[in-house]
Amino acid sequence: MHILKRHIKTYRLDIFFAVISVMVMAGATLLQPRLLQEILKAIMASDQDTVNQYGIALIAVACVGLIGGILNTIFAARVAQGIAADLREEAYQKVQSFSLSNIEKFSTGHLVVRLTNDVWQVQSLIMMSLQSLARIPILFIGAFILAITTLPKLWWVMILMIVCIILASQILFKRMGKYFGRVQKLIDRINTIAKENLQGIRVVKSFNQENNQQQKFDHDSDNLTQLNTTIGYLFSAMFPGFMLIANLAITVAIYFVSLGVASHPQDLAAIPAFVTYLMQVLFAIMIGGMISTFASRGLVALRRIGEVLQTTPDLIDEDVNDMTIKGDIAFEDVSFQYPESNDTTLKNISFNIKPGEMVGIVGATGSGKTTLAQLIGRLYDPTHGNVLIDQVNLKNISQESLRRGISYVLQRVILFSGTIAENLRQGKQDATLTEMQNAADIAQASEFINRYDDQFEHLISERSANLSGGQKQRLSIARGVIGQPKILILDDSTSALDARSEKLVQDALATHLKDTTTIVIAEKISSVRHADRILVLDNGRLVGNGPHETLLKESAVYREIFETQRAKEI
Ligand SMILES: Nc1ncnc2c1ncn2[C@@H]1O[C@H](COP(=O)(O)OP(=O)(O)OP(=O)(O)O)[C@@H](O)[C@H]1O
Repeated sequence: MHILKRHIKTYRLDIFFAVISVMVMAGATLLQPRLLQEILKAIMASDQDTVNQYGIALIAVACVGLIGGILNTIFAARVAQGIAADLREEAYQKVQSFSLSNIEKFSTGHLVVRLTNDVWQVQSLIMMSLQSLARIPILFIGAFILAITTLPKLWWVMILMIVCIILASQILFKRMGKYFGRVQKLIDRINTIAKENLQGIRVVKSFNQENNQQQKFDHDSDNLTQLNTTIGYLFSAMFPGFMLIANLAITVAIYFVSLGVASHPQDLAAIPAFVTYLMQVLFAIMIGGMISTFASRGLVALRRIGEVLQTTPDLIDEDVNDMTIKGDIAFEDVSFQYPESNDTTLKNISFNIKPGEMVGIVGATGSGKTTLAQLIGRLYDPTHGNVLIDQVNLKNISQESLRRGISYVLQRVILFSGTIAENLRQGKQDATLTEMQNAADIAQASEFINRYDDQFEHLISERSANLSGGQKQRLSIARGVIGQPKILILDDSTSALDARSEKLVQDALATHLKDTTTIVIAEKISSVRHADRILVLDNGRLVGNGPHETLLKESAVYREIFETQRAKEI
């Protein structure tokens, strides 16, 4: 709850007006039956002047109530939407500062739910609270007291009705709370299935998985329908049930009034007011029960957003320097273990790379190549040992300097929906057309970009579905080189390119980025055999470090990989 404190302060004036206006509205609601009672009394006494006076007062009070209601909705919506927007932006900003391990702890899917659905739940909770929290107790206590003062003899009818309704609503709302929890889980599951299926539609179709996936979806969807139907039944039974209790109470009240009507004829005029107060008490209990059911969901959502906001980013800039990176890289006895893993992924790795060198990294799948590259970009900090750039520990270099000097072309290409130019400018914000053309030339992307009428303004669709694997990789490389980084990491970035294009990219890199330290992670030795040096990883250990010919002679692991790949080619 304390994450709301600061926001409550910001919107305190709006909250104040929302509460005041709802109190005015509740007051008007309570006053109306009393005025009606006075009108009926005056009618019975044939006092037309009093009827007119109270009639005007009744209309005035109803208008005040209406204005109170409108103002309350306006102020409540301002507060709820304002706080929701602030929370969303604050949480998004926090997520931006997260390291990869922070994000992995939450999982991307769950973070998205927290930024969207959970924020919406909190918004509803705030709206509901401002509309009802002050109104319910005023209405309940006020209507109760006024009902008893209207017909004091029948206080016990009121008490009996309240006890019955509270007992019934306790049972009902508790049950509904459980059902709502299950509905939420099912909705989450259905969303996940739908999302995975749509994103992986090619896999689903190519493996003929439509029926299986449909069955999974139908199963959860049927369960959801069943639950919603049960909730519907409960709701449909709830209102008539409560009305039955209220009507029984009204019948009993009328019966007892009729018994004494000869001696107290004015009690007849009190009946409509008593009945209205009785219904207001019923309304207050029902709304109170509903709010508590929904509030528990909103509070869970608030706690989940709080977890995001209170997480301290793993990688923080403390005692750091801004520097212009030259491209010297050193690993000093580096070991690394992923936060959620029991295995040590990198073990006691040490090496040096000089500025401008081109170094390949090879090793079996899962040997730690990507992990090693990620430590260079400080996506993670080593668990042991140091990573240095230009002889400075990475921890003492500002992340801004690192991002400026290092470009990392990921193994799994991620492009954003938008134009080709917009995607390239992620590598250099103010890139000119000439710079884009040069980058596209290096990445061998010009040929297909030039085929589009709108060239760099051509739109890339969601999940870059309108591009081939090779085209995506080429654009990703172009984005990586456009800022002329001092360190360029290519993580299996040419796997979808044919051998000729791969060679052309490598030649272009050697010509245009000759001062850049280039690290090429590759499955195939042929992709790195011309590198100045090759690092060989085996199960997280560095087992070879040298040029191709030397490694062939000195590294058994390298030789084995080379022989296996050559055998496959033959
Ligand atoms: N985020 C993670 N959390 C836990 N373990 C991970 C994570 N990422 C990778 N690993 C594990 O670390 C090991 C090394 O993975 P890495 O991706 O560095 O290997 P790689 O040599 O690049 O493999 P490939 O050639 O298949 O891309 C693997 O066993 C992998 O399962």
